Amino acid sequence: MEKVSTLLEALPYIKEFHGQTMVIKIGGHAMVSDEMLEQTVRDIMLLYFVGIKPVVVHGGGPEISEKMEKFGIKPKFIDGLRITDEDTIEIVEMVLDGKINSKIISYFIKNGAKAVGISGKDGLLVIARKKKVKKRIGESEVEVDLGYVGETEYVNPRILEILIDNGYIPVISPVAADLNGNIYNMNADIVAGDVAGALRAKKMIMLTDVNGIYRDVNDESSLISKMSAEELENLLKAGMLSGGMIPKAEAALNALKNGVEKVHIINGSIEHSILLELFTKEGIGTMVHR
Ligand SMILES: Nc1ncnc2c1ncn2[C@@H]1O[C@H](COP(=O)(O)OP(=O)(O)O)[C@@H](O)[C@H]1O
Ligand SMILES: CC(=O)N[C@@H](CCC(=O)OP(=O)(O)O)C(=O)O
Repeated sequence: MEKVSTLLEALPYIKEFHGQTMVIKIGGHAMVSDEMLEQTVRDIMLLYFVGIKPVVVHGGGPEISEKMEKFGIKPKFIDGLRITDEDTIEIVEMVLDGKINSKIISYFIKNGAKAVGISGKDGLLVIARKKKVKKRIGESEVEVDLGYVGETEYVNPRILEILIDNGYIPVISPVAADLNGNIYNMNADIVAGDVAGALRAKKMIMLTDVNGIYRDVNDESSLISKMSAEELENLLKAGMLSGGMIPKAEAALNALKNGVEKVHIINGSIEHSILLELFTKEGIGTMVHR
């Protein structure tokens, strides 16, 4: 009976979300096992079959780090962004485009969906430029060179619209290029936020390894279930977010500014987390609204 009532609870949401585009970002830390990743793919297919239009963006940071270490390169990050030299960009492409994107597509195929794997480069989806970062050291600000790390100059969602309108689920790897063909490593959260904004998606859902945004990162009971973009901006400015949560917050704010209605940050290692967040009254993670 409990199961039936859960199903009935989902009905009004299914009706509300019908026909809506949703961008789902699967973080590297949310890919705890191949089984969990396949489960997530199946949940996304369920969204598709009830009339939602999912667009997937994936990360893969932990796997890039693992490969770098195998090649004797020590991973280094500044504010959640990986310093990417010439050898590293090769590894990034190999892992993101070559391995993870391909693995996600194979799970979609195995479960009967039409999915197309592309990267930010394809169809000029994301035009990138080299990211310039300033770091405060004592009293002065210095520019740090992150190497082949890009930021979005422009998103052209046409290729995605063509795929979506023809019933395909696009799966995007966060590797982009500039108009000279230089390749850049992009943070997957930022790509997801910019793509969601360009598509005017209704929602962006970010799967990570924590239950959402905590007021105190060391205290799980301080999870913030619901907040406004303004509150998130204040948390960011107050230095309450660190590491990988910084690009997530920036991506959420960009998406909301560009017309996305809600951003959800949820724990991808909880079974059926997407369904629990979307189709139950309370949800399970953090929802940020405009
Ligand atoms: N206030 C906060 N609330 C929740 N997580 C936070 C916060 N500040 C920093 N974090 C960190 O952000 C991490 C999530 O980002 P990241 O590791 O990049 O995930 P992903 O690989 O899924 O993109 C968490 O594991 C946590 O350590
Ligand atoms: C510039 C930059 O940092 N790029 C990321 C790209 C992958 C990513 O974002 O993966 P997650 O979503 O798992 O963190 C990186 O090299 O790790």
